[in-house]
Amino acid sequence: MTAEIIDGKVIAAELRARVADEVARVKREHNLVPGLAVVLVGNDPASEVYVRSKRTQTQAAGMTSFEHKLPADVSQADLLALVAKLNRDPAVHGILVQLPLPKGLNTEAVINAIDPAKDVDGLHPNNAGRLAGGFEALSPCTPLGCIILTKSVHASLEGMNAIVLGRSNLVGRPLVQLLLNENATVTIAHSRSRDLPDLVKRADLVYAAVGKAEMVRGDWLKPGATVIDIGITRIPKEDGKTRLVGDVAYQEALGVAGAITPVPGGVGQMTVACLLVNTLRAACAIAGLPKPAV
Ligand SMILES: Nc1nc(=O)c2c([nH]1)NC[C@@H]1CN(c3ccc(C(=O)N[C@@H](CCC(=O)O)C(=O)O)cc3)C=[N+]21
Repeated sequence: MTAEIIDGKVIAAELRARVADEVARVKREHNLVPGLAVVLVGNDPASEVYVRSKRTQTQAAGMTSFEHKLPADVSQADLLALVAKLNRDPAVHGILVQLPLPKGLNTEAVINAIDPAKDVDGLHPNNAGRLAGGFEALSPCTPLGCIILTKSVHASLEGMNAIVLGRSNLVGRPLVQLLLNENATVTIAHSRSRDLPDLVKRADLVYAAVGKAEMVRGDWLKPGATVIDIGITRIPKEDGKTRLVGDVAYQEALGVAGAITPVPGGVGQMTVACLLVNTLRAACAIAGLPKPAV
């Protein structure tokens, strides 16, 4: 048996096309053009790649992209001043500050400064708290993408045993909340959890977001499980080049899982597509329009 490969590229492209349709509609009917501002501090090459793909895809969906590059030694005050300016700018409906920030900057203070209505990362305590309370909220993009990928395999997650490996604010914790909203039974595991393989063995749905290359082995998995691999690590190859791997030993898992996301070509694609969804939703909410169809 070999697992079904969940094609994040195809599913993300479909989602982006639906976003583009809705963007065209709000432009036509309400003269509203959603705008996304991305703030990049410092010049981490990997971050620059993500920021570039965000820009390309934002524009392809018919939205406006604003990019702000600041030097790694920018002061906290200058960064906060930029956030305040973006909060006031009526052409900006979404603000994303690329993380992690360089040392010396206070990430929490920066996130707290973002207008919760424009917080398309869903990181502001207002949104995180609303999500945890079961209220409507802007939710982090990667977890949103994970739910969509899971639903491409299972129409309903009700009563399924899900395990989330990792408890970060950007992925693990919000993913737990979204899974609860889907009526899954959720186990949260992390670096201090015991008997990880046994915990994973019980899960119908496995979400790996620990950032440790190929940590989850094939023989940890329940046969037929759906595996969503959120990790992305660049490792050196023999020829001096590098390749991307996830948190799951992919080749091993292929022989056991029922369905699995590849890295690259899985969750990462969905993250950017869901950022477009959140920007569209934020723009409609700020403009007082009904919720868009995506
Ligand atoms: N405030 C904030 N929000 C984020 O959502 C955020 C962030 N900071 N900092 C960095 C991480 C990383 N991230 C990715 C986005 C797209 C891909 C992606 O498109 N990956 C492609 C491959 C990319 C490649 O080839 O390098 C794929 O998996 O197919 C990956 C990772 C968003 N992040």
